[in-house]
Amino acid sequence: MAAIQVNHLSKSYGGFQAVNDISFEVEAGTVFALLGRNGAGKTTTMELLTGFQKPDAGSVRVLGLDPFKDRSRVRGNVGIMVQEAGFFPDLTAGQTVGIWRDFTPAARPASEALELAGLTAKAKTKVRQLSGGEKRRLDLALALLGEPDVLFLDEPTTGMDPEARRNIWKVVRDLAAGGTTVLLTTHYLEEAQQLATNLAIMDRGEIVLGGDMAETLAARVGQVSFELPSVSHAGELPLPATVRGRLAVVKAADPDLAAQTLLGWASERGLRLRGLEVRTASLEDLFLELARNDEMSQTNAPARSDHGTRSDRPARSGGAGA
Ligand SMILES: Nc1ncnc2c1ncn2[C@@H]1O[C@H](COP(=O)(O)OP(=O)(O)OP(=O)(O)O)[C@@H](O)[C@H]1O
Repeated sequence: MAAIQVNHLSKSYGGFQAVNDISFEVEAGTVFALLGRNGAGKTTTMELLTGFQKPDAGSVRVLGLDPFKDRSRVRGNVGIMVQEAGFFPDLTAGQTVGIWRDFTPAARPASEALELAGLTAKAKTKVRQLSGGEKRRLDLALALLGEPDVLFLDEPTTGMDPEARRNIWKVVRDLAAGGTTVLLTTHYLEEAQQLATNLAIMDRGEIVLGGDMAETLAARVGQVSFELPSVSHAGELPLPATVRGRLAVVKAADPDLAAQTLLGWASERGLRLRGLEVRTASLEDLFLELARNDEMSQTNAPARSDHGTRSDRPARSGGAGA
């Protein structure tokens, strides 16, 4: 069953089309990544999904309800972690969660929310003294308070060190395994690849690529690179390669198999393939590819018109029950 359904959704700001006719679904208990460059429309989409904004056209359903019209019913079942947290700087992390808890129906114990977000050791630290990454974790603790069925995470690990990021990934995986539906935006492609089973890449308000993560990546080629042995030339290789200087690159749908073929060829000739690197396709490759295609298509395109200010961006609200 789809926990989130988005149908031909559009939103513009003073004539500027921030979200343009997008559609996608998120199955219950899965993690979905919304990706794209700065200004692609991810946050606006998130705001439409969480009922902070009203669509101009199209529809959104979260757990079968309209998040704008049925705001209070939807809010009881969702957790939201937005980009710009507004905390009281003189409260401790523990007090912040405690206060938020009072406004959250059926909330889990504050200590549990702090523990899940990896903030137990900072419970007595004032918000103003928390690092950027710790503030993100506090925001996550608030979003998790109401034991939400659906969790919206807008760039959840920005500012976190690699270890903290991995800890958050574990929290997200465990939640999804327990049936929570998670929609996240991120600029860390590895994060999306690690967590999400489905993705949508947005550009200029539109979804330019979407679907199953594994299938999307499987459709891309990987590559094998190595130093061409000095006694050889590209024409002798068993697979087509491009050679720059002495660096040979072989593109292949199955780069492991290509590497085996190349190593077999080299060993038959008593050669070594120095600097051999095998790379399967990654989201990063996909992004670079989309950006390159975009640059090419933009070369002759007319300039983009300017648009309104961001002044009507709604102020922060927080976790479940906000
Ligand atoms: N309230 C607003 N008023 C006018 N323009 C806005 C408003 N909110 C967003 N925009 C514009 O809409 C576009 C999409 O913004 P949005 O914040 O949704 O992008 P994003 O993909 O989340 O970007 P980022 O990765 O930088 O957070 C941007 O060009 C932005 O300047």
